[in-house]
Parts: sequence; structure tokens; C-alpha cells
Amino acid sequence: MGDEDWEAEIIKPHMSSYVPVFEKDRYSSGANGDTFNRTPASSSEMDDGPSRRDHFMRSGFASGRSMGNRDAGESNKRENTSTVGGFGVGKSFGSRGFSNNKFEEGDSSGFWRESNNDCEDNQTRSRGFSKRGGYQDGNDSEASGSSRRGGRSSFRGCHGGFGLGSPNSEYEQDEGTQRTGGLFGSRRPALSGTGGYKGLNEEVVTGSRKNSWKSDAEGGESGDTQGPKVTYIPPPPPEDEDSIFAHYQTGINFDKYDTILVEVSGHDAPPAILTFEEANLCQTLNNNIAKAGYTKLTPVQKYSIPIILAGRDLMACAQTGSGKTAAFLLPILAHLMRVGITASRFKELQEPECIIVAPTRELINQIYLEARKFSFGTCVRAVVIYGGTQLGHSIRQIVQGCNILCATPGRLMDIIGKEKIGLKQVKYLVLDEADRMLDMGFGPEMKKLISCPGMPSKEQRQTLMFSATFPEEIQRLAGEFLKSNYLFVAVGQVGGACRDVQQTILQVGQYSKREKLVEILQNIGDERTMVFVETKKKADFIATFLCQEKISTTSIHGDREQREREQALGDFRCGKCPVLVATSVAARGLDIENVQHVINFDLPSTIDEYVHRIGRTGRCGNTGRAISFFDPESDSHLAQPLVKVLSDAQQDVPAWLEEIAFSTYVPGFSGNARGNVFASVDTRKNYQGKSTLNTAGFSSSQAPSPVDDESWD
Ligand SMILES: Nc1ncnc2c1ncn2[C@@H]1O[C@H](COP(=O)(O)OP(=O)(O)OP(=O)(O)O)[C@@H](O)[C@H]1O
Repeated sequence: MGDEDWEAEIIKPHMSSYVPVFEKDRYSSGANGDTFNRTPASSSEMDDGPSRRDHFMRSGFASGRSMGNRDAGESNKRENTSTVGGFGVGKSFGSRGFSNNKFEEGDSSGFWRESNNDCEDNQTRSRGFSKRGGYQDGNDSEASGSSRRGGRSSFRGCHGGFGLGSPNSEYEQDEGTQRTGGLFGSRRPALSGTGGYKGLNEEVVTGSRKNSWKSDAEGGESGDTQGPKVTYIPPPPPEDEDSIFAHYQTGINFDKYDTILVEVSGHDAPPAILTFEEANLCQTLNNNIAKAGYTKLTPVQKYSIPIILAGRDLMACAQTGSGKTAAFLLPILAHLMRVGITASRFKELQEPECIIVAPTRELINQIYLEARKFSFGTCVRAVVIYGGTQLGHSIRQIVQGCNILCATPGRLMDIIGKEKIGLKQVKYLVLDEADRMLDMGFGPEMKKLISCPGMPSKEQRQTLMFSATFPEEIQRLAGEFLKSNYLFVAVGQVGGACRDVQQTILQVGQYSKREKLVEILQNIGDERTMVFVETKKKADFIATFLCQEKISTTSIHGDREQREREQALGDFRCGKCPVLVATSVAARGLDIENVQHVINFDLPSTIDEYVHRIGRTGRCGNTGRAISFFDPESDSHLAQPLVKVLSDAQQDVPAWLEEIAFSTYVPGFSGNARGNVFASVDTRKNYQGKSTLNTAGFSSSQAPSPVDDESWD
């Protein structure tokens, strides 16, 4: 939503359908136990400063540590309008310091402006917020003392809530080049590495430090140069066997995976295997597979396992929730068991044989848990390290022995920079969500990783890339990482949505979204639902709004501290909070049992992100539902690709959407609205040995017309 839209939202008179928060002194969100302490702003407090259209709501809390007056000069240039009953969200919500004005006129829309990205976060903050609550008049951009300690009605979230940040003045003073948690008073460091994610609206570094691979260290993960030390030590996962092997059931459509067409391109691909037995894995591994409840291979596993066992590089694209993690973990573990690794805890310098990277902390943790599960009872030791946690803790994990290192890029580069691991023994480099790992956000870090001293060249190591989406331009970039004879496996359509997800697109204008959301969630009842929004602030806003509507909700996004993120995910996983409002930080990879619904409150800006988001439901043969609010004002660029994704996944395409699609010119979109039945894309040109098979291993009569006319090299 653009700035204008938010302003329109703010001043729109009919948006008072929910109770303005200032009418409630205290609100408990219910199941998640979030308690929101709110104190109505007194008129005298409101008189403290000038009214500001952008930032203030009458109820007196806005997202962020505070509403102070930093850079008030700039703020003062803006039109003066505040809103009533509004609330932002964040670590603490100062309720003082609001001027009179529009909220006297009865606008209770409850919105405040939201920036669309982190750069805007900085901008917005520089327009008039300071440290800890309490808007203050004036133009002292370096306000200090009491002016920074406003926030009389601090909004303190417990888990699932949005609070408990502590101020850090250094960060706030350096907003020209750094990003912090935007307006949310995150005490996390200012640089990108802190969130471990660089999606469209997450963890984007501005200024000269953009894409710095040292971000974790510089940003304070290690506490080297700036900011507070990150002290969070994640609780160790349960050690008992039942917890390690806990899993959910495959769904009714699991067997239908066999009918999906698979294309393997590249030379001399080894044949697919049809059963686990054919993989010839060691007994312990087979036991672990059985304990994990796996009895049958998924298509991506049938093809990838023999390819990896044969020592080939691989780029594999398969639909969300179809078992890509095991597709790379099992053959890697099998190899490590076969070559007989030394128990690594006895080594002085840890030199992992395998490095796995993924774009988010929660995802890498999940991959680690899978690695731990499959390596149970073996001498292979998996370790996970990620940002937002104490660096010393990461190091301690590593020195205890590390064969498989699961890491987010920032923390990985930090550890490498500190010479806590050696890279010489790396045999496997795995990029999960590879398209994300190679895009503008992480690509530079990945390039640095492969050129780190000691890292075996691509000829010497095996590089494996997995994702549900693989844009052609990213495939081209991947060439730098892969041997030229890598194999490309496409299960179904590259970038296609999982067919087990029933997709519904509703035309909903921005002003009706919240009402519609509540209506849907009330119908859904307690079924687990992920609600995706486009920005971090909005995630908190919507979560708070839903809590007000007595819907137990928590939120996850890059401005929340790691402890909070994990708590939120935990509360969602266990059903304590059946609704999780998330930004795209949770769009990829997360495998959460029983997520029955995904709601795109805001559609993402790319169709690939849409595919990943809706893939949080309908996993492993289970069915799920995705409902997306399509606002023609802001989403029409997605109409064409949406029509294609819907029709490829054999979903109903609303006539109105087709109409918009055909009337909208989307530069660069080459998709046929009806799509090909099967159009796997390996961007290399003139490859030979391409075979088209269904997963039972038979040639398909529906041979594709592969879109391979793009030149690769
Ligand atoms: N062969 C199998 N039999 C039963 N369950 C399986 C099998 N393979 C994977 N699973 C389970 O299916 C779920 C989804 O697997 P996974 O998370 O690896 O999917 P993915 O393809 O990586 O999805 P995404 O694209 O969203 O990252 C997990 O719970 C996993 O344990």
C-alpha cells in the first residue's frame, strides 16, 4: 500500500468498525496471553506537540519504540492530521505527546501510515519519532533525556506481543546509513544480518553497507563494533526420540505425486529410484527414515537422491511441501556414512563436510532439525547457527563437533570471518530456496562464500540447489556456483503452485480487507491460518487488530527479536495462537503441521512469492486453502501471472481476474495465460539427454515443449 493509500485509509470516515484501543485500558489477546497495557492519552499530553498527519493516532501508540520528535523539522513540514483510535505496534507505545487535531473530528480509522520498506522505515522514523515513546515537539533531532523516555502507556507484548524492546541510542542516531527495526523499538542491531532475511520488505540494508557479508558482525551479532551484544540463546530442542521423530501424516493426495511429470535435463543423468531400498542407504539411515514415517519416496526424492549419490551437481525445482529437504539430506548423510567421517568433536578446527544455507533463521533451524533426525544414532553431527542469537553460543555449538553446518548467510560469514571453521573439507554446498539465496539480497554473500579462502572450487565440491521456483535469470546466475554438467530436475512446472492448495482470489479493496479478514477467520474457527501482509508494521497492526477482535493471533517478521519470533512460531505450531500474521519472512520453507489456510491479506509483489506463501498449506499430500485479497488498485500487475498459476494448477480463474489480466500490460511477462500443461524450464541451451518422465519412471506422452531457447552460455 502506498503512502497515499494509507493517508486515504487514515482519513476515511467509515473505518471505525472496531473499538478504538484507547477505550480499553487493558486488553488481553486471549490464548497467547498477550497483554496490552494501554493508557489513554490525556489532553495535556496531546497538547505537547504539533499534530502530525503521518504518525500519530489519538490512542497514543504507534509502532516503534517511541513517538518522539527526532528530525521533527522534517516532520513539521508535513500536514497535520492525526487519527483517533489508531494504534501502531512495536516495542513500546508512547501515548503522550499528541496534539489536538483531526482526531477531535472523529476519525477513528485506526491506521497510521506505513512505509513500504525498510528504507521508508528509516525515512518515516526520521520524520518524527524518537527513542522511547512520547512524541515531543520541537526540532531537536537528537532529543535526549526525558524526551526520549515518553511512552507512558508502553505497549508491552509478551510472547506473541509486540514489546519489550530496549532502546539503543546509537542505532537511532545513525539512521542515515543503518536500518534498525524501523519504528519498532527493536533492540536488535542496525544492520542487515540481524534478521537473517532479505526479502522484499525485510532486512534490507541501506547505504554503504548494503549486502555486506560482515553484516552480522558489524551489526552487533558479535558485538564487535556497534550496538548491544545479542545475548539470546535459543532453547535446545528436545532430545527425546519421540520429539526428534515427531512428524505429521502424509495426506490423501500423497500418492498423486506419482502422476506429476518430471523432467531431467543435462547429460548422463542416473536413473531415478523408485524405493528407499534402491538407494542402498545404511541401516541406521533406513531406521531413521522409517521412524520419520517415510515409506515412499516423493518425486523430487526419486530423482535427486541418485543424482546426488552419483556425485553430480543439481538444481532441483519441485512444488512446495514435496520433500526437497530429505531429497538432499539423505544422500549427503549416506555419503558421509559411507566414507566414514571422523567423530568431529575431536578435531581442533572444525571443518564441516557439508554447509547448508537458507534465507531465514526459522527455516535453517527446521532444516537442522531434519538433519538431526536423519543422522540420529550416527557419528554425523549437525549444527545450526543463525543471526539474532548469541555468537558465542554459535561458536560453542560448532566446537563440539560439526559435520553438517546449517547456517543463515550472515552468521555463516561471521563465523568464517572469525576463523571458527575451516572450509577445506566442504564436499557439499547446499542452497535451499536457492533462487532467494542467489537474488540481489543474498547473491553477493553467496559469491563471497564460494570465494572464501579454503572453500573448494566448484569442481572440487558438490553444489546442490533446491527451490519451488527458479526464475530464469537466477538460473543463469547459478552457473557460477555449479559445474557445467549439472543436472536440472523439474518436478511439474517450474514455479507452479501446489495443486493440493485450493486457491481463491477475492477482489477486495483496501478499505474492506480487515472486515473481510475477520469474517473469514470467524468462519474458519480454530483452524490454523497464516495471514500474509506486505510490511512488518502492518503485520503487527493486523495482529493487534485481530487480537482486539478476540482472535488469538501472533505475528512474525524481521523486526521482532529472535526470541519473539521463535515464541510466535511456537505458539502457532502448538495451536495456542491459531492465527499467525506474517511478512514474507515466513513465506518460504516453513513446514508447520496442520496449516489449513493461508490468507494473502496483501498479495506479494511477485508471483513466485505467492507460490511460496500459499505453499505453507497443502503439504505432503494434505489439502489446504489459500484465499487472496486482490486489490485492483495495487495488484493488477499480478493479474496475468496469477491467471497462469491458477490455470496451471487447475483452479478456477475468476472472470474479473481474467479481464484485468487481459487488459493489463505487464512488461516482461511472457506467460501464456492458460499456460502449458508442462513447461519445465532449464535455461541452458542445446542440452542433450533430456528425458521426460512421470515419477514412476515412464516416458510421458505429454512431452513438453521445453522453454530452452534462452541461451545459457
Ligand atoms: N517421502 C516422504 N514421506 C513422508 N513424508 C515426507 C516425505 N518426504 C518429506 N516428507 C515430509 O513432508 C513435509 C514437507 O517436506 P519439506 O519441508 O522437505 O518440503 P519442501 O519441498 O522443502 O517444501 P518448501 O518448498 O515449502 O520448502 C515434511 O514434513 C517432511 O517431513
